[in-house]
Order: sequence, then structure tokens, then C-alpha cells
Amino acid sequence: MKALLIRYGELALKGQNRPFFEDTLVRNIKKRLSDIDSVMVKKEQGRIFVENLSEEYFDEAIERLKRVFGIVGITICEVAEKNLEGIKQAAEVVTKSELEKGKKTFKVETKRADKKFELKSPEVSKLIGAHILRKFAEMYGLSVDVHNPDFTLNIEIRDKVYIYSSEEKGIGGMPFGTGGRAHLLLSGGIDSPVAGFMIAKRGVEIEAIHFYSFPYTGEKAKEKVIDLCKVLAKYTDKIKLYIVPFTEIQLSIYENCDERFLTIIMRRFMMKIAQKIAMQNGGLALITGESIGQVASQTMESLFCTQAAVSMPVFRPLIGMDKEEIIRLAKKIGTYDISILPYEDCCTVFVPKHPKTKPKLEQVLAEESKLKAEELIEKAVTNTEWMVIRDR
Ligand SMILES: Nc1ncnc2c1ncn2[C@@H]1O[C@H](COP(=O)(O)OP(=O)(O)OP(=O)(O)O)[C@@H](O)[C@H]1O
Repeated sequence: MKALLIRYGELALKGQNRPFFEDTLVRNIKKRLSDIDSVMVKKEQGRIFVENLSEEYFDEAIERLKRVFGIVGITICEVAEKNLEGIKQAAEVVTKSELEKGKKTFKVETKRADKKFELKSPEVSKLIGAHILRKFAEMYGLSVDVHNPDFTLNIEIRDKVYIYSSEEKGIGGMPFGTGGRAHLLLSGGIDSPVAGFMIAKRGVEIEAIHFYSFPYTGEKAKEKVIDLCKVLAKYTDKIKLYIVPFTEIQLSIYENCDERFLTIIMRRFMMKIAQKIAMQNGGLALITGESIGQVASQTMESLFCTQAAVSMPVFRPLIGMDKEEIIRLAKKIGTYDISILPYEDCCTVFVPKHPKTKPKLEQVLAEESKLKAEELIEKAVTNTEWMVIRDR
């Protein structure tokens, strides 16, 4: 019988909070596999096992588990009866699959979580190693190499015995939902989805906020953001997306303020609205895709003015990254191809010809005072629509 063995890393360090982190991870795994018939997920001394999974679903289950934050490694293992004969048979099955891949050297490593088992770990390793050699050395040229083996036959003795060799790497991070909630300002660009991913990877539940300038930006631009949320939801299970009508604010800034301050004032409105939505929905921080120096609105002076619009912490996980690094990550997580689709974003519609690259806060505030800010913000928040996007 086969099962999936899941390793998780960082969690083990969390002292008294450990059960909370582990239980959340188990719950997230169950949710991710919940549409697969009769599957069982159980936690046992530093490991999580997925049992009762029919073999046709293994690949799909592994693909999904590779996107669950908190998982460090996933292995298909043989489950054996807890006696030497059972272990030998299962070890043969695992070894055969490695021999088929052309592996030639091996070693055996045994962990005995169940101390009542009659043989100690080194004895099990020795007996099973000898058995495997007897069985396969001559026909396949298999030999032992304890220092640099092609594969390691791992044997874990628990309530049952689990035997496995190669492992698929998990995504790491902290289980989603263990780190509070934050609100991501999600444009249709390359950067903000990556920023959201990075914070979600630390266990933070993210909700996305998109500013939408109908009719200057069309349905396609909205669909693009929904598609980006679908990709992010593959890592987080679900994402709540708020769509904020932004046209009136942009027009009002355009008509009343010095053109050079358009972008920075618009950005400050976004932050204020996002903070309001976050506060109404249990968020404790905002997330943006800003990085220093990328565009006029991301100089130190601009960041200072944007930050001054809100009192909530603003997480900018990309702040020190190069564009190439961000693109690499966007490709890896699967948002890049959607982000580069050429639909207008609200920021690209109202672009000043000569933006202030080093705005002074007093000047920005003076320009802003020409607007009925509170009223505009209130109206935008009231007319905000939301939806929940799920994916596996
Ligand atoms: N229409 C929008 N809706 C929500 N957030 C936005 C919007 N436009 C910009 N933002 C937020 O402001 C940040 C800076 O936007 P800007 O357009 O200057 O930068 P960018 O580096 O091109 O970012 P991105 O690639 O995420 O669009 C974005 O990363 C995003 O967090």
C-alpha cells in the first residue's frame, strides 16, 4: 500500500504554538484535497500522512501539495506491516523503482519513532541493507555507498512502517492563515501579485483590493485581476477581491490639482481607501508591489508621501529586489503570463507628462486640500464590490 508522507520544517521550531501551526497545516492540506474521494490526512510526530489515496490521484495530489505553504517535502512511500518481513517486501518495491531510474548505489537510514519495536534502528538498517543486496546486487550491479549514495532507503517505524526514497521539494513558508490578515493593493502589473505571494508565504491571509477606472479601463482589465487572484488562490485556497470604483477620484484630481502631483495623490487615495477597507475587514497591514527607484512614483520622496497617507504598516516585500528577480519569481508562481497581457490599468490612463519625482509632503497636502477627500473616499468604499475567488 502506498501513502504520501509530508515533511514540514520551520513549524517544528515554534514551541508551544506548534500544535496551532500543525493543525492549520493539516486543515489546509485537507481543504486542498477535499474533492478526492475517501482521502485521509493524519498528523503523527513531526510528519503528516495522506492515506487512502488511490494511485491515479498521486500526481495531482502532489502537484497541489507543492503549492501548500508550510510543506518542505512530499514523498510517495510504501506502507508496510510492522515486522521484518513486511519491511523487506516494501523495501524491495521502493528499491525496484529506483533501479528502474538507473540508480546504482544506496544506503539505508532507519528512524524508530516507536521505541517498542523489537529491533534498534542500526540493526534494521543493517538487516534490510543486506536483504536488498542479496536480492539485487548481482542482477543490477547495486552496491552500498554510505557517503554519496544515488538513493537513500528511508525507513520510519511508527504505528506502521513507512519506506521511501526520493522526495519532491515543497514550497516552504508558514501555513496560510497562521499570520493574521493583510490587504494587498493588486494592480494588473507584474509586481503586486508577487508581493502578495511573498507575504502569503509567511502564513498571512491576504485579501486583494483593485482600483478600477471604468470606462477608462474595461472588462478585460478586471478579468485580468480576477485571473491573477485565481493563480494566487492556488496557493491560498481562496482570495477575497474588492473592486473599488476609482474614476470619480481620478477625474476630481485631474480637474483640481497640479498635474505634476496626479500620480502621488492618486496613490495616497489608494492607500487611504485600502486602509479603510482593511480596517473594516480585520486587516492589520497593507501590501504593495513597490520597489525603490522603479518609476517616478517609487522614489524615496514618493514612498515617504505615500506612507504618510496611512497609519497602518505597509509591507513592501519587493522593495530591494531587481526587476529581473521579480520577473523570475512571477514566472515561477505562474502570474507573469497574465500580468503582461496588454490591458490598461487605472494608473496608466491618467499619467502626468512631467510627474514630480521628488514631491514634498507639504506641497502634496496643499494640492490635496483642493479636493473633498473624505466624501470621495466614503463614496468609493460604499460602492466597492467584492467577490471570493477559489482554486486548488
Ligand atoms: N489599479 C490598482 N489597483 C490596486 N493597486 C494598485 C493599482 N495600481 C497600483 N497599485 C499598487 O501600487 C503599487 C505601485 O504601482 P505602480 O504602478 O507604481 O508600480 P508597479 O511597479 O508597476 O507595480 P505593479 O507591477 O504591481 O503594477 C503596485 O505595486 C500596487 O500595489
